[in-house]
Amino acid sequence: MTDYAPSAQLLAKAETLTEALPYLQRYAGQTFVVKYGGHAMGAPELQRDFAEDVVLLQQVGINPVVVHGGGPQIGAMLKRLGVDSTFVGGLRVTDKQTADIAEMVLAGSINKEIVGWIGQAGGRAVGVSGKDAGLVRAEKIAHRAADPLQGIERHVDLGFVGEPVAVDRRLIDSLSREGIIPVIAPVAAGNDGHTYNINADTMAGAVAAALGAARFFLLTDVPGVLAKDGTLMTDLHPGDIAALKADGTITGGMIPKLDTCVAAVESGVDAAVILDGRVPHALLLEIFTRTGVGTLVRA
Ligand SMILES: Nc1ncnc2c1ncn2[C@@H]1O[C@H](COP(=O)(O)OP(=O)(O)O)[C@@H](O)[C@H]1O
Ligand SMILES: CC(=O)N[C@@H](CCC(=O)OP(=O)(O)O)C(=O)O
Repeated sequence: MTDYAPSAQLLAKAETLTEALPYLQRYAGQTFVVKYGGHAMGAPELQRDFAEDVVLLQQVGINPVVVHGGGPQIGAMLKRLGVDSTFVGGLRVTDKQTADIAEMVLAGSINKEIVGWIGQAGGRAVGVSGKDAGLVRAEKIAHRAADPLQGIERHVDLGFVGEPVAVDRRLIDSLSREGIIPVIAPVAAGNDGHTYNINADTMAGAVAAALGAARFFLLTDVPGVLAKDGTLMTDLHPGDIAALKADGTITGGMIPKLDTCVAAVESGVDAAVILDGRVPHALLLEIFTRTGVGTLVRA
């Protein structure tokens, strides 16, 4: 008779499964919204890992909903076409030509790429933008920014930059019921018939709030929110954010990102997590291990 000696690999796997079990039971049947940022869409291996994670979430009974960005990819296309692009407060100033190009890159190219990766990973995904089945209705954003010359806040016209004002969740519910993973591009129409370019964090936050998501993950290109000494801030409360803005700890794109997290948790999302999309399987590590890997924002 041979002794049964489980391999170290098998033991490690069993430990992982034991660790994951309570989470699997807790999250079954819940909705997780994953915002996949343009900077997080790295090497093909990372794209494959991301798609595998999303498919695995669905296989264990969670309803994953992907909302993607594509800022760097829009920038590259505008450059190729010789169109200048500027940002105000982290938002791209969007004239009609830029709106057309943004829609082409977001809803045409990136959206279908992600749908393809999920298919390769064994899942079924449908790619839509906010326009499909009236999923998201946008309104032109009223943006205020400091006028450096006069030191006062002024209204700035960003063109066709929108914010979501209504989300009709029926399309998402139908897809999730059928075992199809919705992949949403941050473009939507307004009542005025115009196409609006929407910041992907904002779009994802509005979708997470409308779906009453249990978790809202934002995959980006930093480990999470970093303190001034560079250490990772693992837990934040909405009440912490104003001070972090005031003392300059958070700047640039992290400001709208955290504002979105706060808005989402204040609208009923249990928790929002900012994660490093450059880490292989960042989503699974965050969801199914005790420590987590990013910054958790919870009310
Ligand atoms: N305290 C901070 N911790 C981490 N990142 C920060 C912080 N303050 C500003 N940032 C910036 O925020 C960026 C993430 O926001 P953004 O570029 O909009 O990401 P994405 O394109 O993934 O939505 C980081 O790359 C970093 O440059
Ligand atoms: C209005 C506005 O700024 N829209 C963004 C939409 C894409 C986006 O937000 O992509 P990331 O998440 O990769 O940054 C843009 O044009 O870049």
